[in-house]
Amino acid sequence: MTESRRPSRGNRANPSKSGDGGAGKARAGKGGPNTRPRQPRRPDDAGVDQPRLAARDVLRAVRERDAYANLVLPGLLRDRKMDGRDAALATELAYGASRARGLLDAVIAAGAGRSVDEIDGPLLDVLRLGAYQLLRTRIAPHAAVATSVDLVRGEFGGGKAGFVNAVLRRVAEKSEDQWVAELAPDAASDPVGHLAFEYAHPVWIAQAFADALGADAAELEAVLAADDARPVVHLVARPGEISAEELALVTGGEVGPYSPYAVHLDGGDPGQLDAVREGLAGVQDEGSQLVARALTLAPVVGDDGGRWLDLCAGPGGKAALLGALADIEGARVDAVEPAEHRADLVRKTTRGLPVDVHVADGREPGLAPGYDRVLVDAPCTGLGALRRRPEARWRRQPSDVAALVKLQRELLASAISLVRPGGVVLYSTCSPHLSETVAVVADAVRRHGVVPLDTRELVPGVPDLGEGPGVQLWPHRHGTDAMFMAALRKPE
Ligand SMILES: C[S@@+](CC[C@H](N)C(=O)[O-])C[C@H]1O[C@@H](n2cnc3c(N)ncnc32)[C@H](O)[C@@H]1O
Repeated sequence: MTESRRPSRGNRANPSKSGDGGAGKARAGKGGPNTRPRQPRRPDDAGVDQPRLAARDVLRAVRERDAYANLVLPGLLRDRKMDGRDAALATELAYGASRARGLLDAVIAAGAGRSVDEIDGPLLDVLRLGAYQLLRTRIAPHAAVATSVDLVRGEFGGGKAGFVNAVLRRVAEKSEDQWVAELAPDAASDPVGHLAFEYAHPVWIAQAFADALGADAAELEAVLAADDARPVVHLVARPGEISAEELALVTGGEVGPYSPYAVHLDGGDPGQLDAVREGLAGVQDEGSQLVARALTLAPVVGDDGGRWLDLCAGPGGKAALLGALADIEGARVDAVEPAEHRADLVRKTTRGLPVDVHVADGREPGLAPGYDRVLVDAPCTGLGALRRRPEARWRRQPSDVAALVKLQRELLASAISLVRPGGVVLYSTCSPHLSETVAVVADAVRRHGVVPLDTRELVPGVPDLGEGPGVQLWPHRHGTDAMFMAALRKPE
C-alpha cells in the first residue's frame, strides 16, 4: 500500500503516469468561480488514470449528493471491473482524501490564496485528491500533479487544468509536517486545536474525545491517529454455525482478542468470502460483538424467562448475534426498527433465528412489558466509528447532538418501562461523546431509579476499562470502534 502518515515522497511506491502532461505551461489564478464560465466537455476518460478517476467520482458523489464513500466505492469498483492494485489505490485515495478533508482544504486554500468555498466543486475534488497524494502518500509528486491535471483537462479544458496544476505545485513545495507547522493552531496555547488540525478532525470532535478520555486526555493523539488508520475488517462467526477458529482458518484471518466470535482480516472485500455469503459469518466490529454478548451475560434477578428485546435493531448486526445466542439459550428476541428498509435488513440477517422483527418506534413499540433483557443500541452521532466512515467527521455537526440525546433518553426510558423488575437494560452507543453516554445514563438513574451494574464484568478479559461502572472501548486501546455500554438493572 502507498499510505503513510509521514511520507517520504521521493520514494516511488506506485506505478503512476509520468511527465507533467503539459502542466508546466499552466498559470495560477485560473479555474476559480471568477473565471469566464466554460461549457463542461464530455469527460474524456480514455487517457485518464482509472484508480484516480474512481476516487474522484467517489469524492464528487459525497460532495454533490451527500453519498457515503464506503457505500459508493464498492459498487463503482465492481461496475468498472477494478480489482487488485487498482482497487486498492482507488480505495486508499477516496477514503484517505475524504478523511483528511479539513487538513487538505486548509493547505489547498493556502496554495490557492483563496478560501476553498471560492473554488468550483469539481476542481476542489481533484485538488483534494492531488493534495492527499502529495501530503500523505509516497506517490511521486510529478505523478500526483500530472494525473490531477489530466482529470481536469479531460472534462473542463486547459484553463482550469492550469489552475489545478498551479495550486498543487504550491502544495508540493512543503511536506505535511511543514504545512502543519505553518497553518495549525499553536500547540502550547491550543493543544486540542493543534492535534485536531494535524490529524484532520473537526475541533469539536477532538474536544469530545478529550472530554471522554478525561484524566487520560494525553491519549488524544493516539485516538486521533487510530481514527485515521485504515481499519482492519472484523468478522463475527455466527455461534452455532462456525467457531472463530474455523472462520479464521477458512478466511486466512486471525482470531480477535476479546470477543469469542471475532476474526480480524487484513483487507479484501469480506462480501466475497464464502463464509459471509453462506451466512456463517457477518461483518461486525468486535466492539459491537462485545455489546451484544454483554447483554446476554448481564446478571438478572431470578430465572431468565427468555424474553429479550433489541429496541433499535436496524440494520441487524447485534440482532443477528443476539438471535444466534438466544437460539442456544432457548430464548426469543423481539427486534424493533422504525425504518422499513432497515427492518428488512434485520429480517435478512436474522433469517432462521428466533427473532421477530417489528416495524415500530422504540419509544412506543406496542409490545407487552416484562422483558428479561433489553438492548438500547441508540441512534447516535457515530463519533466512535469514524475510521469506518471516511467522510462522516466532516458531515456531523455539534448541533446534531442535542436532538440525538433527547431521542436517546426517550428510548432508554421506554426500555426501562418494558424490562421486568430484576431485568437488565443495556444502553450502548457507537459514540464516546459524554452527552450521549454517561449523561444519558445518569439522567435515567436519576429519573427512573435504575441501578448501574459494573459493566466491566460483562466484557471479561478486556483490559484498560477505567473505573466503571460504564465501559468505554477505544480504537487505540482495544482495536474496536469507540463503543460505550452501561448495564442498568430495574429494581424489584
Ligand atoms: C446505532 S443503530 C443500531 C445498530 C444495530 N443495533 C446493529 O447492531 O446493527 C440505531 C438504529 O436505531 C434506529 N432508530 C432511529 N430512531 C428510532 C426509534 N425512534 N426507535 C427505534 N429505533 C430507532 C435507526 O434507524 C438505526 O437503525
